[in-house]
Amino acid sequence: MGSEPSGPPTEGDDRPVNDVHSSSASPAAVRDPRVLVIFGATGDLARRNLFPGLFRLFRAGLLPDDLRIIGSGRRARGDVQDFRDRLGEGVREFAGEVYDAGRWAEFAARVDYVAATTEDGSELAEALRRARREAGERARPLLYLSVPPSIAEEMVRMIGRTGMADGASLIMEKPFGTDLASARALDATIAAYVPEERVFRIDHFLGLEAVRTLLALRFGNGIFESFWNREHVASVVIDVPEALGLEGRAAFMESTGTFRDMVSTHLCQMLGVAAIEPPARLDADGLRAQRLSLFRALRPLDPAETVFGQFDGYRQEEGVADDSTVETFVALRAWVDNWRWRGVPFLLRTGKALGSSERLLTVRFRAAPLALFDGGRGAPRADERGGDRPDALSLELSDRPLLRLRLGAKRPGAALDVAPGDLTFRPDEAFPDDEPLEAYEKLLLDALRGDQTLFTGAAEIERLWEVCQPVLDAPPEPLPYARGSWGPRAALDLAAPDGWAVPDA
Ligand SMILES: NC(=O)C1=CN([C@@H]2O[C@H](COP(=O)(O)OP(=O)(O)OC[C@H]3O[C@@H](n4cnc5c(N)ncnc54)[C@H](OP(=O)(O)O)[C@@H]3O)[C@@H](O)[C@H]2O)C=CC1
Ligand SMILES: O=C1O[C@H](COP(=O)(O)O)[C@@H](O)[C@H](O)[C@H]1O
Repeated sequence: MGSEPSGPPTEGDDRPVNDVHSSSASPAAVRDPRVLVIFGATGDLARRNLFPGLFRLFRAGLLPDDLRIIGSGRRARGDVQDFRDRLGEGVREFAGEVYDAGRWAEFAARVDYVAATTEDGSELAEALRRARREAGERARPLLYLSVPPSIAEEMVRMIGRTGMADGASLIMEKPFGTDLASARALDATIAAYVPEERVFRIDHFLGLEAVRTLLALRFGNGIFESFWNREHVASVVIDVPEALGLEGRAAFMESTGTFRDMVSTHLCQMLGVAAIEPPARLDADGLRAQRLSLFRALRPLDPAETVFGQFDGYRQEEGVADDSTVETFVALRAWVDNWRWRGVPFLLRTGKALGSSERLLTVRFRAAPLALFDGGRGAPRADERGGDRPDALSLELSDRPLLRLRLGAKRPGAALDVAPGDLTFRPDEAFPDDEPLEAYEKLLLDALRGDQTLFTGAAEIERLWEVCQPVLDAPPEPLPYARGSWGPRAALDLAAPDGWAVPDA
């Protein structure tokens, strides 16, 4: 996937550096030198995902030999060795399977730490200039903004002001702004310093192995497209309950809420992958154009078809306002007004402190016109246990996805009884010699390679905010729900008659 400019970049060549050269390690390995600056390097995401992802790439021989990494947070943090040690603990915890003290020390030697704030980035800018001089002409910087959305635009201005953006590529973490107006302002500020072809808006769900599995399923086979439409599909369910609560992120939740954090980003992007038209080519231009076209057909969300919830005890959490109306749960029905999908509900659900952590994309097909088998289709279900309906194709949205086609199957024996039965496929079991990449690992590698295929463009983001704006303007009152439940009753009703996909029966 992805288009790769041919030939090495030359001096003055302004396109993104294509760093992909064949190597003994892997054809995907990045070989040209780079300087990677991570803003927010002392934060949760950097500890749990970014440094573990970079270390996995390093262990797999997929990073340039002379890659330098400068981590940055707003405060000075002791000496650089303290910073490396803290990162090492995170890597041990979150990438334990590849951790090795010797290799970590080798990797950590490339990592530096320099503080910077939105007001003052001079020391960091100097460190970057030095690193670029030492690394040579080709060492174009890649700047990763892993900071709260509230300061993202100011940070981009600082990067522009100090010259750090010169010749750089920029990775931006989600959410991209907090509504349409702020997203437009952010995009305009970015455009002043970094051309769009060097901007990588990251939504890590798009980096999941499952996304490429779905693309392969839909566009690598002849059979699926023939029934991937309103004639045959009854509904599409994107169900992403999370068992975890706030995990120390109260400030983030209070300022962002689950609708902006998860729905306007990850869940809408998953809807996009499930529903897009086949592109002419599987490259960045082809896929991004199709996603934009799909989002243009996505009907603005209706607050009357949206349920907000807040888990019991949320207001007692440290850092949460006593009278907070922030939603920790969202369920909604969305509609795509185009020829393929008109009239098919897309059911989206996510929330914190729910019964389990799962991520399931389920396509439910229309029932056979005549129910010949008693136990086969069974009665339509309006309760929370929706997962065992036959005629459903489901995909775990993970890096080791399970693909399952649930059928009405004949039970062995004399009687002609039918019960739900599964045809399953696990790519990592079918291809045991191949190692899937973790989502951030894949996206970091692609950004280093200059491949925007799995990153979202400004126009897509702005259209998604347009779609979300009615709910932002008139948010539903959050309904209480018990921890460990499946959300408020109203959300269960929203998915009637077939229910949500999780929990599975
Ligand atoms: N955590 C997660 O699971 C995920 C997070 N994301 C996204 O990643 C981004 C970062 O999230 P997360 O790591 O959780 O956030 P954290 O609050 O844990 O970390 C924020 C980071 O930003 C730095 N920072 C905050 N304010 C400033 C400032 N004014 N100037 C300079 N640096 C500043 C902090 O530095 P210091 O430590 O010095 O205060 C810290 O390094 C967000 O956009 C979030 O949406 C995306 C996917 C998952
Ligand atoms: O972006 C986010 O994603 C996580 C869920 O993704 P995971 O890969 O970390 O499981 C979510 O918990 C978090 O609130 C959100 O900011």
